[in-house]
Amino acid sequence: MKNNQVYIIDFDSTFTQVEALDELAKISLKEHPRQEEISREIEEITHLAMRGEIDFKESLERRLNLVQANEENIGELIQVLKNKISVSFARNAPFLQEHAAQIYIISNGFKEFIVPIVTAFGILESHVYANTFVTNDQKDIVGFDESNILAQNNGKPKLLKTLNLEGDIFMIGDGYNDYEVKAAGFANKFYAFTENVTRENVIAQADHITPSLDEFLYLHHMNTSLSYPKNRIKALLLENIHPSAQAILEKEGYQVIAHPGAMDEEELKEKIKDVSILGIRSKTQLTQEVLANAKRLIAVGAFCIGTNQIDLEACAKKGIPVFNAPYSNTRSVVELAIGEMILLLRNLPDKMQQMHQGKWNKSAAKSYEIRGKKLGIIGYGNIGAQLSVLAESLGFDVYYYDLIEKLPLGNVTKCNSLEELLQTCEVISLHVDGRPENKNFMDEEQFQQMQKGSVFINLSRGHVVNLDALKKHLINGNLSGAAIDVYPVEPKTNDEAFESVLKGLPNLILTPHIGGSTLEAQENIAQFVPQRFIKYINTGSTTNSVNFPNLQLPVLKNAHRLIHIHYNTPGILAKINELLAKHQINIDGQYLKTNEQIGYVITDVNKAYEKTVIEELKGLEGTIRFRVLY
Ligand SMILES: NC(=O)c1ccc[n+]([C@@H]2O[C@H](COP(=O)([O-])OP(=O)(O)OC[C@H]3O[C@@H](n4cnc5c(N)ncnc54)[C@H](O)[C@@H]3O)[C@@H](O)[C@H]2O)c1
Ligand SMILES: O=C(O)CC[C@@H](O)C(=O)O
Repeated sequence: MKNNQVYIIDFDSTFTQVEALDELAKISLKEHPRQEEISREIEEITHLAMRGEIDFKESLERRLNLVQANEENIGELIQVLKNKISVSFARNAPFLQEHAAQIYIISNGFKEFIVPIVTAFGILESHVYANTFVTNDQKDIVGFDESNILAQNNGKPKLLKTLNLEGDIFMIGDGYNDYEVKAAGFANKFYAFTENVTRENVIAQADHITPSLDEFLYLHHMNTSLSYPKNRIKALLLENIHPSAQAILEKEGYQVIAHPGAMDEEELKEKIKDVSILGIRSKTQLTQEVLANAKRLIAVGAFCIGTNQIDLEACAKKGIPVFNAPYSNTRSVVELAIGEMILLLRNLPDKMQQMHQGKWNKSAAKSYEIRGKKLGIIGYGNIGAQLSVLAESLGFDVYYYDLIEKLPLGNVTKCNSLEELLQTCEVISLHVDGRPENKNFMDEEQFQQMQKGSVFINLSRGHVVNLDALKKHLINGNLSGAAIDVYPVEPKTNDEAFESVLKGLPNLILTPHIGGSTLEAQENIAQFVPQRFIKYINTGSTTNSVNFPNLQLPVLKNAHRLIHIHYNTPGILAKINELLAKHQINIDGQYLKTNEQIGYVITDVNKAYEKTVIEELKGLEGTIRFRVLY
């Protein structure tokens, strides 16, 4: 509590999200045939005045003239304003209540609607300075009290002069007239409030730009509703992630920078320094070296399925959960695989190329139906299993092989070895994950085991196939065709050339890692991953994290949530609880989960606790990261 501080807060577009006179016009002109046109005119006059481009008094006169309101409209306006309290003001209601004696609302708006709104937050009526309406016998609003100092040009500084306030005076507002208070020497600092509206000439004059009240409170160590202002959370999205992700994160209040391509290690090492959230797809390598520079990183999102491009263990050891979108593009991959099987069995890649060269080759040679053919799926995970269901419905006789025991769907037949599957099936589709041990999983020996004339599809990861071996078997005719979507080395952006030993081979479909690249899938992913970030940041929930113990947590109510991430060594939970007991802190709820590397403990405690507890918890041996949610 800083007793020597005084907080002067503007009302329109600061305390509330809107300009009240604009809202009043919408009510009073509801039935007017030119309602929209007049409303636009009123808004434009408001902006001109707020930017300091016309006299305030003139703007007030002109607007009231246009509004044509009656006293009876005020009640409705108050209801509208109640629902338009600025989000960060509503969130920080306890601050307003606790510091009421130090808060003044100084506005060029009107007391008739300001007082009922702000006093509901505990603000004193005697601390509200604003204009008042003048009405006629029919209760029409015909003007304003011109003797009120706030009705004059430069009214706010003039009023402050008469108030003679003492202490450090902080002015928070969105308009040029709020800055004028500081310019006239009646406030120590001017905070340009940009949660609802940003005016370039106003922010140019600000001591601090505060995108929310949280930011102001954080700067003054008075934050009570959010541990960290959201506007300070910077997200970097690489690799052309669908724009919905940016929109969702911005709506949550984060700063977002989107970049179309991947970044190499050196560039990312530099760019990651002030990033809290990183979103990537399959090209960006998130290595230990990059992570060493990621001092502010809170969470990572793979906006795809595969996470082999990320050093998951290094992230866990730094207390950074990694999320992915495990099902969002599954269907897209399956559809492409099926399409490619049909094309390859009809020898279409060659036939299509011949047509472009003017060659008419009407023949059934090397063309087959898929019906009744044996399809072998390697890796019966999400994609493999869904492929088996669709392929079976098209008439394939489906076999699968997986390292671990899986539920066979439909009439699919399990193979007990890779060799058995390769020898049995004439279409082989690879859907293993990209773990390092799978490097060159399909090599010379495996291609030799395949039936003569069979086809091979890889839509999983590039390094799992030895491309020299594949090339050899395509050239010697052991394989009659193949479709490859992923490569050991892939261009970082669409501007880089594609190089591969496979270029120019017969009956070979080459695609640029687009198995999951449908608009539906990319949009699904862009909806899914940001929600994981938001849940993690707001509640600590780690559902769908691929390197963190998965904890789904209830929303925090009237408590503090202590989030402790530690190395998985025995006894830490006991030490946390001993510490809390020593400080007589009541535990409302506790959740713990561990994996091989780390332990994740969430403790909800009742509101009151001494700050020293936090320091002691942070100091516990084995602690990786600690944060508090209010
Ligand atoms: N081309 C694309 O655009 C695209 C799109 C999405 C996913 N993918 C890739 O597709 C692959 C499969 O995705 P998913 O969602 O089905 O993954 P998943 O984790 O659900 O399934 C992978 C399966 O492979 C099995 N497996 C791993 N190594 C194996 C081995 N050596 N032998 C036998 N089985 C093995 C696992 O046990 C698991 O069942 C992943 O590599 C993913 O990165 C590519
Ligand atoms: O979109 C990407 O870059 C990767 C797509 C795919 O390989 C995945 O892992 O989901």
